[in-house]
Amino acid sequence: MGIVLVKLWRRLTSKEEVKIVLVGLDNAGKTTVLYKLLLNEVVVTTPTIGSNLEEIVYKNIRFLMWDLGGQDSLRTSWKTYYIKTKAVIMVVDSTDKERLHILRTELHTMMEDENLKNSVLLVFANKQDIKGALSAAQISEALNLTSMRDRQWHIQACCALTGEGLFEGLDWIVGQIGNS
Ligand SMILES: Nc1nc2c(ncn2[C@@H]2O[C@H](COP(=O)(O)OP(=O)(O)OP(=O)(O)O)[C@@H](O)[C@H]2O)c(=O)[nH]1
Ligand SMILES: [Mg+2]
Repeated sequence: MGIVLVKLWRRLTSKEEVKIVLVGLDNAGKTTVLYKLLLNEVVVTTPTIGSNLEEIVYKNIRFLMWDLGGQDSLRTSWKTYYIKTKAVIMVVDSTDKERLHILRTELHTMMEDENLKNSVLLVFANKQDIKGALSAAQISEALNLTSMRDRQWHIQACCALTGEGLFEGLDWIVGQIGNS
């Protein structure tokens, strides 16, 4: 009984650690999303070379957020970050229509990785403030998300500059973790 209570107490008081990787093509807004969530500020970014790592505590969960550089030459190194990843956040520039087919290939290739077998996928349809941005439904279709039947996924329209939609997306991940 004592041990059960100690375990319960530990579970209630210790902050769970959840590893997340943020991926997407260069200029999608990954770093902007990360720092908006962390600081509620729009930071001036430069293209990420390598990665940024930040810890965001939200709803008693410690999210370890790995923000990976999205340039073509950097994408081959994404897989070195996958181990123990609970959630993948793919950030999409919803105005970058010409490169959606590249992103679709990147997404479906990464989802075949053994280390991401049990990860959930959140897609941020970012830059919704820009006129002519594709809707979340259009992005979902272009990325063929419905073909992923063995994975929990969700798409969320957002704007990293105002923060609209970002915590809704994180809430979806919190719900998924609670269910696992
Ligand atoms: N209008 C608009 N611009 C955005 C939004 N999110 C990000 N940006 C801009 O998009 C540009 C690229 O943002 P980053 O966050 O550096 O993009 P990234 O995905 O980290 O790029 P890499 O590090 O090269 O992979 C910056 O000028 C941001 O200010 C958004 O929601 N709306
Ligand atoms: Mg970046």
